[in-house]
Amino acid sequence: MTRPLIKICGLSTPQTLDAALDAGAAMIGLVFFAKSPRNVPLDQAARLADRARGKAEIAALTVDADDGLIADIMREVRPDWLQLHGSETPERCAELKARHGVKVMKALGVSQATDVEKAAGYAGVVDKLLFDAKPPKDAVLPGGNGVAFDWTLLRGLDLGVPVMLSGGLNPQTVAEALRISGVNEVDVSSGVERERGVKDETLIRAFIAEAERAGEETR
Ligand SMILES: O=C(O)c1ccccc1NCC(=O)[C@H](O)[C@H](O)COP(=O)(O)O
Repeated sequence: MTRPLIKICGLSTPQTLDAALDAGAAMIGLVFFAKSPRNVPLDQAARLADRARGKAEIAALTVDADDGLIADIMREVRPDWLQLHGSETPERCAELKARHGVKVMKALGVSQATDVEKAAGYAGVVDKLLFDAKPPKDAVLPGGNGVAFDWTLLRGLDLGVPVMLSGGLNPQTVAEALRISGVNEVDVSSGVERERGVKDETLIRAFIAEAERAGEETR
């Protein structure tokens, strides 16, 4: 396996952002969803994005956001990616991609094989698919819940678009997740936090080290 692509999501401070960048994260995620403890105001996100620019790709994460919020994010933050983590249709993804000239990553919730099959409708439209666990019934958030799904469901997947594995990963499980799923891109939020919404530099570094160790083992 080549060196895995690693995304650290839900960053909100310069210190934890720097830890992710220094450790080799290829992508960082900034959350624009008011109900999330990781939500960042536009001005703070703009500063974080400028700090990351040129060192890692920047993903702006929204959930069924309206045109106004997305326009504000594109103007102030200038992300490389829009991560659409709500019920956005392939048509909405295509519309935002065309309007803003930005790469689009669609997040899809997975609990069973039929959920993965639904990805086919997005494959020819978006630039990446992020498979995350479906949120628990009582969840407030559509993602960032620290819940994992059956990684074997992604094995052998060939959609013609890059696939990122997400959902409940942590430093102890990420190597196994890469091996079992056969996917070479991973994303994490809760698993590198010492409390909900508070990223931990040591956990970030450990997650990246463990993911990279898996990549070395399977070369
Ligand atoms: O992280 C959030 O707070 C969040 C809120 C609303 C929608 C999506 C959210 N996160 C999306 C991500 O890309 C997370 O990294 C992904 O869901 C994995 O989260 P976790 O299981 O906590 O590692």
